[in-house]
Amino acid sequence: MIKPEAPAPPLVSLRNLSVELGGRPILRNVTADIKRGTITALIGLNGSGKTTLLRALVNEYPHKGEIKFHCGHDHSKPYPEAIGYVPQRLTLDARLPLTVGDFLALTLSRRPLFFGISKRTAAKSLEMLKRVDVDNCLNRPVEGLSGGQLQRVLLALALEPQPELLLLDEPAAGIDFGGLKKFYDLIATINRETGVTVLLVSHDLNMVQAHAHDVLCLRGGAIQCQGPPGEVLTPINMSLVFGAEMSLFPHRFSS
Ligand SMILES: Nc1ncnc2c1ncn2[C@@H]1O[C@H](COP(=O)(O)OP(=O)(O)OP(=O)(O)O)[C@@H](O)[C@H]1O
Repeated sequence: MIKPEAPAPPLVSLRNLSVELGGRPILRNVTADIKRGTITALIGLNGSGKTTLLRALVNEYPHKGEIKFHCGHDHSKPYPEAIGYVPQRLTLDARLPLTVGDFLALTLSRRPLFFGISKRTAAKSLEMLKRVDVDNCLNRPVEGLSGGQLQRVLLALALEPQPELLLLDEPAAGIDFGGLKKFYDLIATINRETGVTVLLVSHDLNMVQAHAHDVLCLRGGAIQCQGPPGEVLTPINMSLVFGAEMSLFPHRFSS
């Protein structure tokens, strides 16, 4: 008899997680497990609390309830080092003549740029960019990058050092369909090759269906439903989450 596969243990468990901002409840008693080594998609309407959940995980927002990491990682530190985070938006001053190489070097070497970039740092930056397929952008101004290229540069940064948990907040917003599929394929490859656990916010339900192992649906700051995409992304659930009739293409992209 074939034994059913044991479910992956949680890397992070959330128990009755609540967050208030400006005196308003934003997350309400969120209880969920983010399974180790999987891709979990966080979906919901604008304003349902997705970004707030990611920010609570990186200690940017005070919370009630429990966020427990099962990887020996100390979540009480101001910025948890086991987490890589790609935010929804990055606003850079267009007057700063910063190249991608400078941008990575500033983060990697933690010393003023006027000391110059060491050969070691330059080599490391190039290696990081190759991993996400934008090494041709090393000497380009950050401000001149396309949305897709910038997201890959931010992903390269989030993967250094190798995190236990990768948080991606709408990583493909503003990327065209071809770029979108490539980006999700890249995330799937990184997840498979490194075993990093991924929690990503997405509005693209077809990509979620194709690539996520689990889905968490937020509505009004509370979990509406959760589980594998095949069970969760049903027309009934989606109308409860989004308040509109939705239909999905029943396909899985190869990655
Ligand atoms: N710093 C803040 N102070 C007060 N309210 C906030 C703050 N940040 C977010 N909010 C509110 O919290 C709610 C949830 O915001 P959040 O950004 O988490 O939603 P979201 O699901 O990520 O939305 P979107 O899909 O538009 O990115 C919104 O009503 C927002 O206005």
